[in-house]
Amino acid sequence: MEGEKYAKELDVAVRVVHMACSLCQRLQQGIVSAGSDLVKSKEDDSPVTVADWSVQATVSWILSEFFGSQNVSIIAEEDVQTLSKADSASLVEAVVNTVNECLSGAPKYGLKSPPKALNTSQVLEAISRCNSVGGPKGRHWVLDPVDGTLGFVRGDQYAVALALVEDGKVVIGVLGCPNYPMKKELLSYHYQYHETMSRLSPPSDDMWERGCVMYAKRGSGEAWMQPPITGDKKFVWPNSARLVQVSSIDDPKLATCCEPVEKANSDHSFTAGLAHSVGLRNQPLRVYSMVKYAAIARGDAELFMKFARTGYKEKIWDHAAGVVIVEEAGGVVTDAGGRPLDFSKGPYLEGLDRGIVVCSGATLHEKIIDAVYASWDSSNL
Ligand SMILES: Nc1ncnc2c1ncn2[C@@H]1O[C@H](COP(=O)(O)OS(=O)(=O)O)[C@@H](OP(=O)(O)O)[C@H]1O
Ligand SMILES: [Mg+2]
Ligand SMILES: [Mg+2]
Ligand SMILES: [Mg+2]
Repeated sequence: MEGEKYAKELDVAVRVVHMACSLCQRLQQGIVSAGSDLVKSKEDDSPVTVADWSVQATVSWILSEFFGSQNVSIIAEEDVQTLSKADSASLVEAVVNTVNECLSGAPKYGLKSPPKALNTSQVLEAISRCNSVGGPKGRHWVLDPVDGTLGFVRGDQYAVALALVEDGKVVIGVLGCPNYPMKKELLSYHYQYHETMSRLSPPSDDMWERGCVMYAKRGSGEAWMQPPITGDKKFVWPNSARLVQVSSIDDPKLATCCEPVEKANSDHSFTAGLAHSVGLRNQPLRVYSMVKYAAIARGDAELFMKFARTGYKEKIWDHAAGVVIVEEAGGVVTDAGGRPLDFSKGPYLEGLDRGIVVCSGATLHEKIIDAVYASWDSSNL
């Protein structure tokens, strides 16, 4: 039955992303306050933490158990390079403990725990198994265990992103956004909490009910959002899922544009010029991670633009889950030439024309693409 296609895959993906969000939420405060021991720098100087490796190991283990490790191909961001260094013993220990703690809670999410705790080599194997190269044929899971690691270590927004790509097309997307409340109005309360965090006692479970998990299946015309699982609650499908939709605003004067926080990740002056030329008036909303895609899918903003410096190759795990969720919620996602993103060429979005444009609707999208053509020659990219 066509309607049932990918039902099992979506079910497992949603459950494991909930599990991963809870793992990250438990670690984030400790990492923000204790800092450097649990945070490392990769060769490109970007941060990676115990949470990134632990989520990758957990998701890899659950998917491999559920579908059989022979049948599962996973492309994910992290590898075991840093963990294999001679001075990494305590880091590896922290990852192994975190993974086992998380997996022992699997039944709460309706998933199976391992019969006994995983040993170090099993955890490292689960991480390194996610080294598939993807491609145009077959099924490939695409995982960003923590997207916006910089936001995560700063106590701010981040996302857990899991997608399934089949024959080069994203067919399922799940985005866990542990600090992005179901109700947008609660967002400022969350920031006030972070600003004063050092002076406040640890938050209650209720306090952390301010994240969400979003998901969509290609072709369903529906995108959904659920509250996170907190306290003693168990995951019971559909876990209060509600439909989300993009904003109906198509007047640029009323639209809000999201963009990366880091200037190094997107040319802020180029996008400011574009925004100005199409008549946007609102201040850009700078937020870490794929929460930007979540914001568009939920109707909290109308536009997201990312123009990385020339030579930077966008990775598929930074976009796959967000793209299908935004599209099924009614939005449009293309490169700056107006073409869909190509998930069929391995770990990178090969052939991407300049940047990424995500819009709540076709009218706004057309204006932005026209403005890119008009302003590109005069830009300094
Ligand atoms: N130089 C450069 N240019 C463009 N993009 C880069 C660059 N460096 C990193 N990245 C990738 O961007 C991911 C974070 O993107 P964001 O849009 O969330 O940026 S920001 O954190 O808000 O500044 C981030 O994902 P994570 O590593 O998962 O955090 C990176 O994959
Ligand atoms: Mg990322
Ligand atoms: Mg990441
Ligand atoms: Mg990273």
